[in-house]
Parts: sequence; C-alpha cells; structure tokens
Amino acid sequence: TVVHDLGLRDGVQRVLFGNDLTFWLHKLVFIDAVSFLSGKRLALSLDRYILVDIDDIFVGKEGTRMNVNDVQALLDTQNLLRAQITNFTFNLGFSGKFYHTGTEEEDEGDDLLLRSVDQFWWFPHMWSHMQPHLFRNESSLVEQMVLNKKFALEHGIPTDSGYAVAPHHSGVYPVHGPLYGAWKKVWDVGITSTEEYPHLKPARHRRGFIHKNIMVLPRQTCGLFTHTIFYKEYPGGPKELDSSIQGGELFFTVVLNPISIFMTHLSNYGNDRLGLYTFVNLANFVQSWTNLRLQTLPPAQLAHKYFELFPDQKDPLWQNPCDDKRHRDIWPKEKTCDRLPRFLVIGPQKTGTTALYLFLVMHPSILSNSPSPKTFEEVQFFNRNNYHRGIDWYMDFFPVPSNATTDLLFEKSASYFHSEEAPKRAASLVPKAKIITILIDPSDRAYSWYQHQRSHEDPAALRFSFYEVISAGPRAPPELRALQKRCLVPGWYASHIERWLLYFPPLQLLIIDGQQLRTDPATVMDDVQKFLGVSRHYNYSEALTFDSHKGFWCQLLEEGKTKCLGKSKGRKYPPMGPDSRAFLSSYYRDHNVELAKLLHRLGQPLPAWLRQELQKAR
Ligand SMILES: Nc1ncnc2c1ncn2[C@@H]1O[C@H](COP(=O)(O)OS(=O)(=O)O)[C@@H](OP(=O)(O)O)[C@H]1O
Repeated sequence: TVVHDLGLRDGVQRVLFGNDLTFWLHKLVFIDAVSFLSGKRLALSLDRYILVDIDDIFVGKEGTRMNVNDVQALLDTQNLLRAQITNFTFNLGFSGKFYHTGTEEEDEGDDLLLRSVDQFWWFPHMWSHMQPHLFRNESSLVEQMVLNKKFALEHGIPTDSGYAVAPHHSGVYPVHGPLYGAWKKVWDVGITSTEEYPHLKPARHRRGFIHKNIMVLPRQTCGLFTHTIFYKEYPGGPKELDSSIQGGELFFTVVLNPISIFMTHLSNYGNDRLGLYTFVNLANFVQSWTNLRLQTLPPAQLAHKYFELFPDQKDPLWQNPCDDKRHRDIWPKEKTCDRLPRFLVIGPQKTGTTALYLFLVMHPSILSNSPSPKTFEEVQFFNRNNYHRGIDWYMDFFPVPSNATTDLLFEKSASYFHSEEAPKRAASLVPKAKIITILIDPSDRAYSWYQHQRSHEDPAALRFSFYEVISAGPRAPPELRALQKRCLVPGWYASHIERWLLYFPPLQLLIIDGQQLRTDPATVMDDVQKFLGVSRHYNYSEALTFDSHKGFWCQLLEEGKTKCLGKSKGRKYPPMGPDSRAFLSSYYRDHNVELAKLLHRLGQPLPAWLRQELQKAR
C-alpha cells in the first residue's frame, strides 16, 4: 500500500500511500516517510524516555491494594523490564497517612515495599492526599508536607529526588502559589508533572513550563485509573486496552513523545496487575515493531533533558482558569476570574495614554488596577518578567467588581504595544478583552519619548542630541544604538498592530487618533464608550474642560477647579528641528504606507497626520 516514487522524471521524490492513516502500521510508515523525505530534518531521535509513576503507593481502598505477592511481582517485573527499558525503575509516590490501612495481607505488602525501599525511586504526594488548592496558605501546606517527610525519614524513604506530585494535579496548573512555596521549603522540589497544562487531548499536545524554579513536565495517560483494576472489566472491554498498547493511543504516545511520564496507581498493581500487563506488553510491542531505544531516567535528569529538547516551552502561557471546568475544580473557591481586565490600553508610549486613563476612570462603571509601586502606575504584566510572577500576582492589582457584568476592569501599560510577547500572552489569559491603541505621528512620538528620557536623566539621552539619536549608524556606541532602537521601533505601527491582529479579531481592536484625543476628547470618549459597550453613558463634554494654563483638556471638578495630568505629561520643550523632522518622515515612510493599507483594510479613517505624511511620500 505504500510506494516510493524516486522522482526520476521531475526530481521530486514522493512516498505514495494507497490508503488512509487509520491503520497503525501506515501511521508508522508515514512518520518514517516524513523523516526520510526531509533528510531526517523532520524526525525525532530514536531515544524514548519513559517514567512510570505509581502515584498513590499507599492510597487505596482496603481490598484493592497490593499484597506481598503483588509487591513481589512488581519487583520481578521491574527486573524483567530492565532488559527492554534501560534503567527501568518504578517511581513511587507516597502519602504516609495511608500506610498500613489495608487488610492484614495488604499491610504486609506495604512492609515489603518498605523493605525494598532501595529498589525503587520515591517521591512525595501530600501526607493525607488532600488537594493543595484546598489549603489557603503556605504554612498549612508546609505542616502537611512536614508530616509526610517525617514519615519518609522514619521509614528510610529517600527524600532527595527533587520531584513531587500533587494529588489530582491540584495547585500545579492553574498555579496555586502556596504549593510552589511549600514544596520548595519542605522538599526542595525542582520538578513536578501534570496533565493539566493545557488541559488538552490528545496527550501529545500537552506542554511543560517552568515556574518559580520548578520544572513542570507534561504527563501522559496510559489508560489506567484507580478504578480500572480488572482486565475483563476494562472500560469498553479488554480489547480497548490491548489495542491502545498494540498500535493504538498508548503506543503512539511513546512513538511521538521523546519523553513520556505515565501516571498509574496502587490499585493497578494489585488485583489483575494491569500496570504490569500494560508496560510489559507495551515494551514488547515497541521492541517488535520499532527501533526505538527505550530507557528510564530519574525525574531531575528527565526534566533537564525535556527542556533541552523543548527550550521554547520554558516560559509558561497562562490561561483563564475559569474557562475550563477541570481547571475551575482545582482552583481555590475564594479566587475569582472576575478580577481580570475586560480591556487593555496598550499604548504606544507618549501618545496620550495617561490622558485616556484619567478620562476612563472618571466613568462610574470603569475601574482600573491599583498602581504598582515598582512600575509607577503601570502593571506591565504581559510584556515583562512580571508575567512570571503568575496570575495571582496580576489579579491582586484589580478590585473585585461589585457587578461583574456591568463593571469594566481595565489596565493600561503603554509598552504592551510593541512587545513581541504581549499579544500572545494577553490572548491566552483574556481572549475576549478589548484592545485600545492610540496613534499619533510616529515622529512626534519619538521626539516626546526622547524628551521623556532626558527628563528621567537617561545618560545617553542627555549626552546625545535628538538628531544624533535618530540618525545613529551601525558603528555608533552601543548605548546610543540601544536608545535609538527604543526610540524608533514603537513607531513601526503597522507591524505591531498586525501582531496584535494575529491574536485578536479586528472587532476587538479600537485605534484612537491621538491628535483628536488631545483636541476633542469628549468625542473620542463617546466612541470609546460605544466600543466598550458600557451600560451607562457618561457625558464627557460636561465632565472635561480645556485648561488654558495647562494647555490641555482636564477633568472639571467642583467650583470650576480642574484636575490635570502632572508636569510629566504635556511637557514644555522646544519644537523638533527641521532636519530631524525630515529624517523621521523618510524613516517612517514605508511604515506609514503599511499603516494606511492596514487602516483601509480595517475600514478605519486615516488620521490627518497620516494623510499629510502620505502626501509627502508621493
Ligand atoms: N489631556 C492631556 N493632558 C496631558 N497630556 C496629554 C493630554 N492629551 C494628550 N496628551 C499628550 O500625552 C503625552 C504623554 O503620553 P502618555 O501619557 O502616553 O505618556 S507615557 O507613555 O504614559 O509616559 C504628552 O506628551 P508630551 O507633550 O510630550 O509630554 C501629551 O502631549
């Protein structure tokens, strides 16, 4: 059914399939064909690392646990498997509270496990197997973990694997901060694993991430759960299990994943010992039909290998925990997803974002984040390292809305606009959020930004004139080149907006003309209200007034007083020199043409400055 066309006529080699890929052997040949035709560029190495966790080594209902014979079989099979899976060792997770809670024979099984402690690898579960997200704070989690550690020390169980697993994946993803803290404190955990990031099927789409120095590896399912204990009673019939092993889901999990961590349970090794049955048959099948080299590594080595193979997975991508029922179930009840922004003001810097911010918070239904002491008023979560602090950190900036439907939370961080990461991260956490950007002539923006740097005493900005900054060549000093990049790049408007449009539909994006915001803010604010769909209309023409002293529109307070933005907004500085203006006009020409095309595509009017710039370009 598979033919290799050598491509003698047209020079294009092909592998032709006479059938679809439903038969497992065809899938295998297809994988080989891709590797062959791409000269091994689209191929994995033949090494496959497998780790089998037995998550609940003492947790199990009386009558369903391992007795002495089962434990002996576990030891014997482990030895047997080593012939096919180099270094194969079962990795046992323990919750000490349940030690010796079976029948007499099962308790003897527990004893044999502990007499054979050196034969296995060990890792801690929770002492009482309670889900970590049910503990509010780190200290109560620490208490539980200390009990389990005491148990380990009393029974000679090694405590230094650096690996731990949370019952039911709770606390790992979505992240429950106290779990990570307690793990570090008590067990010095550096590695864990979960099926929940993201909660996806098929298993091969699961990913890993690193958070608070803990490497989180994805886990695969092997079809064995606490309740699957008898061969004949396997859900859907025993054939289901056999076909998963023989060319089905389990087989392809191993074929397609260089590293697979499987979760099994105590009950899978008592009763019909389906755990042993599964892995012995899987190893046989893999060996019969492939050249894969199966091996097992301790979790710490496995984790390093994982992120060596998938370095792009190191950074997490947070999602809204309330969008997935399984995630909601392992997310503390007292936490709410209402404390996430419904819209973002993304910048760019120096276009009037603070004025927009001031006007927005005047609206009774629009609420902003509380200020960050570190980044001035802005949270700067999606673009910078704050992202690695996790979503609890982010949500703590927002109030709990009194009415989650009508109140609109928002956040303005003006450096989101040109950030490579921000659109993807924002779309992952708040996919329905509306996005507001403000554009002014990029030349004016660059000049205002330069003045901003000077007033913040940036040494390079103080040393070099604006013209020197914008016109610096490749041989200019590095600090000057760096300043130039930060000054000019945000003005590549079309490229940055296109990046946002990769992740957000155009209807969720509002582009404000910054010049109009400056001269006619009430009209702009009407458009903004329409765009946001706020329930109560706020009359900005009554609430704003032009302050001739400030030279800008400000909030009108009682008795005719005004609340304007501080000195740092609407600064006094000399106008831009004609040389700089001409240089920038030419520098931004192509970017502006692209912007005009983009606005045309979006059905948006061109701002006056853009029309002028385009005329110059003709
Ligand atoms: N109403 C009102 N009051 C004060 N300033 C106003 C207003 N409307 C627009 N602008 C213009 O906003 C410019 C500052 O932009 P940002 O607030 O986006 O700057 S920042 O990125 O947050 O630092 C600021 O730039 P500079 O004039 O260079 O200081 C102003 O020109």
